[in-house]
Amino acid sequence: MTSETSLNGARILHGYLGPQDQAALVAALRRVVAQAPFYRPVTRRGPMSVRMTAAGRFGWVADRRGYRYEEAHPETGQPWPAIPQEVLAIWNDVSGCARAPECCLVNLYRGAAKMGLHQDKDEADFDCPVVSISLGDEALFRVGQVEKPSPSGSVWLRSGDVAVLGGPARLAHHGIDRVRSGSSSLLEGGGRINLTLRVVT
Ligand SMILES: O=C(O)CCC(=O)C(=O)O
Ligand SMILES: [Fe+2]
Repeated sequence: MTSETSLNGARILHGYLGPQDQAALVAALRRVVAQAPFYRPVTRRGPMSVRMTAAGRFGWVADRRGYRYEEAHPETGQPWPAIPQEVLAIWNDVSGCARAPECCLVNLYRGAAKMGLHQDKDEADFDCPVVSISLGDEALFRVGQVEKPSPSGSVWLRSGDVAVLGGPARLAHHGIDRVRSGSSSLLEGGGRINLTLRVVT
């Protein structure tokens, strides 16, 4: 059963995906990762704690030169695989946006991986929301303001939850404080996968 809460303008759809839908998504992601393996972005500030890959026309890539969208995987040089139908169906249901997502970023959190407070603002268009799907271990999601990181609040995202950052909250600061390791057995090898869908151009 889905129940909806909101946190500084972010909509959280708790329990959006049931166990079967989550398993189908994991199977689809296995095919994505077979074509576009996870890599560890290394920025000027050092290696990121999450591993990343992507599907869609663009992947969001971070390296020592900065952050940007790229049409090829930074290690294989291959174009990104297509966004799975199951993922597009979620976007169509919750985004309220007529355009299709151009990037499905796939973040893998294992061990102490986390993500600092940031804004998703490397896109050319902010009319469509950012839609974020959680799979696997529970994560403490922090959402602050648009103009500044605080005041902020946090909510636990569980496997199958979907978060939507749209409208006035499209540019809200957000991040992952920590992941509760071992809280889900959905993913082989454990951890958490987050899918972040965005219109880029
Ligand atoms: O892992 C999450 O839930 C958030 C990921 C995120 O904010 C991003 O990739 O920009
Ligand atoms: Fe983000």
